[in-house]
Amino acid sequence: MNEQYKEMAGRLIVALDYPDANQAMNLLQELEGIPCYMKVGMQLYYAAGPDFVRELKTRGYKVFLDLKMHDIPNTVKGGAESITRLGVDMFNVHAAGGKDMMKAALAGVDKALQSNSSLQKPLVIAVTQLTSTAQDVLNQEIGIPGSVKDAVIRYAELTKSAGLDGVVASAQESADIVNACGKDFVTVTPGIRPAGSDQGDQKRVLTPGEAIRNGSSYIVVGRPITGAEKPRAAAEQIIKEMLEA
Ligand SMILES: O=C(O)c1cc(=O)[nH]c(=O)n1[C@@H]1O[C@H](COP(=O)(O)O)[C@@H](O)[C@H]1O
Repeated sequence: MNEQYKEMAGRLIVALDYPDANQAMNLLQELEGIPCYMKVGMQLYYAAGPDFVRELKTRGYKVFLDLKMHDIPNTVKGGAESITRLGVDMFNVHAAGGKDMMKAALAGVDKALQSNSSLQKPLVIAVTQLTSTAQDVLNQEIGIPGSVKDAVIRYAELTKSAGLDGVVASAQESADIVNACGKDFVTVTPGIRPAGSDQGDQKRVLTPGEAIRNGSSYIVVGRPITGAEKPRAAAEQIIKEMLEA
């Protein structure tokens, strides 16, 4: 396995959206040896909890815990402290919670790190506009005027000013986020659909290659891998496309 492959595979975050640990373990087995990041979201976390996250870390995976915290600052601080104690590599909050809430997440991380020096500092990122949100929904249902891109950039700038490491957005916005916030600001981009695959509930989608060319730091892929007849082949094809981008 060459370094370039390793580096690119590490930028693929596989969403383990399963109802129980057994099914998630089956996929891990299937993808054994591919050095990708693993994402535990609400479905799996609410079913399998912190034990499953610890198991992933014991097996040496990089873990993104995607619980999208959005609450009062004090509660988010406590949540961030508990999450940091799990030893994850990345977790997220909603930028819509505002600057004080995002700063509280960082304070929670610091509190955990101070209590245990063997813990690592996770990347803390904020969700901007969900990739399932289309322009008309943003304007007419949610009532936020302007383009999705403008809303995403505003959230990204707010996130940066709060001191977080980056944002979750669509890869359609990656280049503008890098322009506005700099290349060290992390862009984590779900809504990835290889050419010809089912879009499902995602609205702002791009292919893996387009996402990498737009400057995404990481791409998040769930169903195009988990729902594939041959998940390993699907993951390898995505990494190949990323490498060729
Ligand atoms: O924070 C996320 O990971 C996230 C944010 C977002 O705006 N859109 C989004 O799809 N996600 C997550 O990314 C994954 C995408 O999965 P697929 O649509 O199956 O590829 C899911 O686990 C979502 O929860």
